[in-house]
Amino acid sequence: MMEQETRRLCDEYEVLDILGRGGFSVVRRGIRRRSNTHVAIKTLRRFGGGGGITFPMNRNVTGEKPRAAAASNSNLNSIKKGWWKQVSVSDALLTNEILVMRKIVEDVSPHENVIHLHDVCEDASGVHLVLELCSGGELFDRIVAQPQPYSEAAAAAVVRQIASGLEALHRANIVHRDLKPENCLFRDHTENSPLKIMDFGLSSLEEEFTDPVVGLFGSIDYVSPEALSQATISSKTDMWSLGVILYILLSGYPPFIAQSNRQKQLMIMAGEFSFYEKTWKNISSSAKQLISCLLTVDPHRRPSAHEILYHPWVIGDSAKQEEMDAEIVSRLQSFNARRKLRAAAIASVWSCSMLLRTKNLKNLVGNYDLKPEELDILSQHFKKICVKGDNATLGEFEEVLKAMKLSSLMPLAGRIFDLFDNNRDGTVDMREIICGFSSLKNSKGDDALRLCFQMYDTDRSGCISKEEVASMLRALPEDCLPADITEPGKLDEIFDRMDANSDGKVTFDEFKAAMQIDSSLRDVVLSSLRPI
Ligand SMILES: Nc1ncnc2c1ncn2[C@@H]1O[C@H](COP(=O)(O)OP(=O)(O)OP(=O)(O)O)[C@@H](O)[C@H]1O
Ligand SMILES: [Ca+2]
Ligand SMILES: [Ca+2]
Ligand SMILES: [Ca+2]
Repeated sequence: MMEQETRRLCDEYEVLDILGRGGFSVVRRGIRRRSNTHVAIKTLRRFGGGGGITFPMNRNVTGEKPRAAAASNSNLNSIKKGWWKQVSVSDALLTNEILVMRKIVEDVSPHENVIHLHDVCEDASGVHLVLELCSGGELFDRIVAQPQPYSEAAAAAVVRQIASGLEALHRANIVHRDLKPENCLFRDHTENSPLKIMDFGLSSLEEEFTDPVVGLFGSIDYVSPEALSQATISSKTDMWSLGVILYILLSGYPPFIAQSNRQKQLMIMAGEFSFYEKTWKNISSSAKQLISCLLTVDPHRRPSAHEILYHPWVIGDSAKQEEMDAEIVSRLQSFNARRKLRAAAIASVWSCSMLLRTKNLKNLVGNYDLKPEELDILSQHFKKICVKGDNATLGEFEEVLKAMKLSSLMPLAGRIFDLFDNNRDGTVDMREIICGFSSLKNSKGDDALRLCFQMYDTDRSGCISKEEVASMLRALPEDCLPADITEPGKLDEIFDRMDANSDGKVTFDEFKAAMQIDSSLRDVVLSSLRPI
């Protein structure tokens, strides 16, 4: 019986190159053989033992017939009931994403601004979500790369699209809960391409509030006060995140900036932000008024997606058409580059985006080959450090290094620490430390170089492309870089020196060889590991 239902992904889809990686997934380009349609295939990996849940293949979930998935409803319900208890955290997340995507197919699709699910397949390597392909890049990437001038009107068009997607999701009782710029992709490269909300891994179906995973993931920049204080999550939670995105869109920096994560949390919970005169003086008051509404601590007083679709700034009436200060775009550019650098570091060691508080460290590092003793040590340090706050200082980080018998890396501790201290607040999230470890653990002798290489190789293709070098260099603090780096041709020169066989790609061997013979190159490249 299962035989009949189990289709192999490869039978129906040609699986091509990697489009991106997330904490729990690999996303590849694919072509559906029968129709020659291009798709994105998001493979969610199963961790360890799992709870033995299998997903019945839904042969009919196709883009053409959005309601076809309804047939599997009874099955969804049986999965829902008590599934949380039976499965590991990661399996639960995986189940969740599929449940939410199916609900989207049933109740939301097709919608211009919400990603569409075509199909689901499962095999030994995990569950494959066959998604609408979005090849137009992430929200901020496009804005900073755009040759045409950037204006409030352009930002308003972005907000309109996100709000429109949210409105449809919220109507279907779906709360995204992880809304951030990297989860908004343009469908294609055309000028009028729609922007799509994607990545429903943390989303919830609003009627169910039992909520095991709250706010433990990624950056807290976009997380609402109610999520931080573990109060009730509602559709208004997404509206807060939209407020944060809008603030960044118009200033190039996030509304809540603090010396530590803890402090940032407090600021968010108090709704403590301001419009610094210098940056905001030229921004229309209507935009500021909208941001203030969205960043209201009391969710009941926050506007809904439906409401803001009628806001004069959002519809474009009061959004200025003139080009914004160049400074805003350049700040957005470096904000974006930093975020990517950090994401690359995290993705390069694959998944630690989870859980400080679930105690299930084994699940978290299950795939990293850490010995039981090592896990023990880590977990002790976790407890110690996490008691007083979420982040570790350099001193604590060094202690952990020692405890992990990685003392040989002590001279590098500062650099490694710095690498993970993305917001330069002198502390590092423990998740990031784990990422750092596994990366170091897996790379023996060439630690620093390998780490560097991985950081450049953002798509994990095993090779570095020129764009990857460029985006990495852009992410570095200016004073780490040679003065002539911005000169025309300099980047090509650096790249060509590494690409020994001139095939346009740099492999790790080429990378290493280049570093060994060329010390000035080593300086540039290793600057990514150098504390400022
Ligand atoms: N439909 C798509 N079309 C094109 N690229 C995609 C698509 N879906 C995902 N990607 C790429 O893959 C990356 C990872 O996808 P996604 O964010 O869904 O994964 P994730 O494992 O849930 O990640 P996260 O760690 O953010 O939770 C994205 O940042 C994006 O670059
Ligand atoms: Ca994502
Ligand atoms: Ca996700
Ligand atoms: Ca090469």
